[in-house]
This record gives sequence, C-alpha cells and structure tokens, in this order.
Amino acid sequence: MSHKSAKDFFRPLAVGAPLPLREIPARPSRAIHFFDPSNEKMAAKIPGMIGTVDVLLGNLEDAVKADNKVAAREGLVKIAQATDFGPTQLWTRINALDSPWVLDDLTTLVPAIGEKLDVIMVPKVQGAEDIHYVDRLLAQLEAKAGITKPILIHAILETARGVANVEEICGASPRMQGLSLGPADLAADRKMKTTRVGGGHPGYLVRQDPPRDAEGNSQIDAQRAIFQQDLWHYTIAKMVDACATHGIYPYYGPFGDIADVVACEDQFRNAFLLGCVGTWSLHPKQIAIANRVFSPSVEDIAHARRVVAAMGDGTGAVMIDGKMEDDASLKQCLVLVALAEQLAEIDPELKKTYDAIEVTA
Ligand SMILES: CC(=O)SCCNC(=O)CCNC(=O)[C@H](O)C(C)(C)COP(=O)(O)OP(=O)(O)OC[C@H]1O[C@@H](n2cnc3c(N)ncnc32)[C@H](O)[C@@H]1OP(=O)(O)O
Ligand SMILES: CC(=O)C(=O)O
Ligand SMILES: [Mg+2]
Repeated sequence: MSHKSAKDFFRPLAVGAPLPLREIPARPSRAIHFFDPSNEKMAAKIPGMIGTVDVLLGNLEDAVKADNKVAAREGLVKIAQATDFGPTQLWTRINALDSPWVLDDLTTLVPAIGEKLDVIMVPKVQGAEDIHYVDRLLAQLEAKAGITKPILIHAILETARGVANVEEICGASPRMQGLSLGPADLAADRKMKTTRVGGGHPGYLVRQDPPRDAEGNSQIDAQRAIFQQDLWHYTIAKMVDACATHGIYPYYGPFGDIADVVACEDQFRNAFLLGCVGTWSLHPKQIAIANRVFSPSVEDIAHARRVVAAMGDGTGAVMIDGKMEDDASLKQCLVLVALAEQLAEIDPELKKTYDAIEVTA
C-alpha cells in the first residue's frame, strides 16, 4: 500500500486550488440546523434564523423527495447567493456518492456558492477512498472556480464499514472537519432491530438482580429496578477518540422524536459530556436545546475558574470542597473555560452570563 508523505497533505490536490488548512478552526457549531431548500415555507424562514443558530445546513440527501432533488439544489444556490450569513456558518449535505445526484450537487454548488460554503457533509462514508474522491474533485472544482478558501468535509458515520474504518476516514484529508453519528442508517446497516431515528430504546436495558428469600431462592418475579442503556455509547466514544486523535470535531446527529424534548436533551447531553462539540437540529425547537446543552453551564464555569485560580502555575495538588484537584482536573477545567470564551465571542447573552460569574476562593 502506498502512503503520501506527510508534506503532501499540505499541497493542493489540483493546480490553482487553495492551500489546505493545517488546523481546523474551532468555530462554534452547537446546532447544525437542517432545512430542505426545496420546501419554500421552510426556506423562507432561513434568513431570519441567521445569528440564532451556529450552522445552517441545506440538506440535499435523505428527507428530500427524489422528485425535489433538483429543486433542493437550485433552492440552496438561490438562498446562498441572496443571503449574507454573517456569523452563521453555511453547510450542505450532498447526496450519497453512489446516487445519481451527487456529481451535479458538487459541480453546481462549488462554482455557484463555493465561497460561501464552509463545510460539505458527505453521507454514508465507508472508508478513506470516499474522502479521497471528494477531496480531489473539490480541489479541481475550487481551482476552476477560483475559490480562495478550501471547503471542508464532514463525514457521517452511518455504515458498519464506516465505523470500522473511522480512524482512516478522519485522517484521509486535511479537509476533514468532523464526524456526525448517523444512527438511523447505521441501525439499518448493522441490522439492529430498532425503528427510530436516534435516541434510546426501552428494550435495551439492564435489570437489577432478583432479591432472595430466607432460603436463598431468587425471587425473579419481584419488583426490580431497570436501567435503560445507551444504544449509541460505543459508537460515539469511538468517534470522539478518532476525532480527538486527528484534531477534528465529533457531533451527535439527529433525534427524530421532535415532541420528546426531554429525552432529546438527555441524548444531546450524553454526547456533550463524552466530548462532542455539537449536534443536529431537525426542527426549530431543537436549536435552543442544543445551544443550552453544548454551552458549558454557569456551575461548571464557576467551578472551573475556581480550580484555575487555585492551581496557580498548574502543578501540584489542592483541595477544593473536599476534592483533590491536580494537573489533570485543571486540564478538564481549561477545556470548559476555553469553550466558554469561544462561545462568548459569538453569543452576547452567554457572554453576559459568563462575565457575571464570581470566582469564589
Ligand atoms: C436520518 C436523517 O437523515 S435526519 C436529517 C434529515 N431530516 C431532515 O432534515 C428533517 C428536517 N425537518 C423537517 O423536515 C420538519 O421539521 C419535520 C418534517 C420533521 C416536521 O415538519 P412540520 O410537521 O412542518 O413541523 P411543524 O408543523 O412543527 O413546523 C412548525 C413550523 O416550523 C417550520 N419548520 C419545521 N422544520 C423546520 C426546519 N427544519 N427549518 C426551518 N423551519 C422549519 C415549519 O415550516 C412550520 O412553519 P409555520 O409555523 O410557518 O407553518
Ligand atoms: C443522520 C443520518 O443520516 C442517519 O441517521 O441516517
Ligand atoms: Mg442517513
């Protein structure tokens, strides 16, 4: 197998294409809000959402009817050309690489709105070869269109082979911005016996051991606590490790039970705690949930700042509220403090909230 030299990653893949980035910027992306550009009612709401959400994503793939694929592509071009997105990023999800639409998606979008597109999400990525294909094609199209900044690639992890190859996918190109979990297609591809778009399942559980009677016999019919387990823990953890290794960003994905805002918040928070930087929003009501969950809480920032202040030069150990803090807990606190600072730069309300926190001794 031939490998590129390390330096090859910093050369464009087409003469005249922009130089690849050496670091992926840590731009806030708590919610990636999906809209169907062929749905006129939905599309009309998009300009008014700028500044209320970190990322707006024009979706061309699943959830767009086959008859509307061209209208969605053209609708996205129209919206992007007519709109100043200000602080909000513009992403798209193109059709799958084996579909009849994807080539036209790329050859239309890059020349028409390539300067405005921050990230292209590629669905059903199976391995590095899929990223290499998009990488080279983007370079050719960028060069031809005179695009000045490289368009980044985000892969959806939604096939068993994609999960098995997650490391090579993350490292396949300097364009790789991040990964999202695609729980619906992944469940189907793995032949999981679920019927949902993300979230939990009441059947996936662990039950408390049965109590025993005086003779030591198990009382299996007794009332016992059950603990629902997280179907996605393994994949999200694997994704987070692969992204952290490669300096790119992991995201949860869709939560299809739009009405269940409580379980949605739980699922998002599990992903936040495990290391994800954001999630998807399918409906306007999920944006506020994502923004809340993926912004560190006042309590966490208050505690983190206390640890930072108490740790001085960052070495040694101190006791705070009966707990030992040292270099390693300080590093965790610094992750939260850095995230809060980054979010405060783009979110004035959050800045006020974080500025008002008093650091106690
Ligand atoms: C597994 C995967 O691939 S997940 C990713 C693909 N799926 C998607 O992208 C789905 C995107 N979301 C949607 O299509 C819709 O939100 C649906 C189908 C889930 C629900 O749509 P509706 O039944 O119309 O929702 P609802 O009636 O609550 O909508 C309320 C308002 O919000 C608007 N709205 C709904 N979703 C969105 C959205 N994603 N963006 C902007 N506006 C929206 C509706 O147009 C409606 O406007 P109105 O008040 O002026 O009539
Ligand atoms: C996110 C997505 O596309 C899926 O769950 O299949
Ligand atoms: Mg999918």
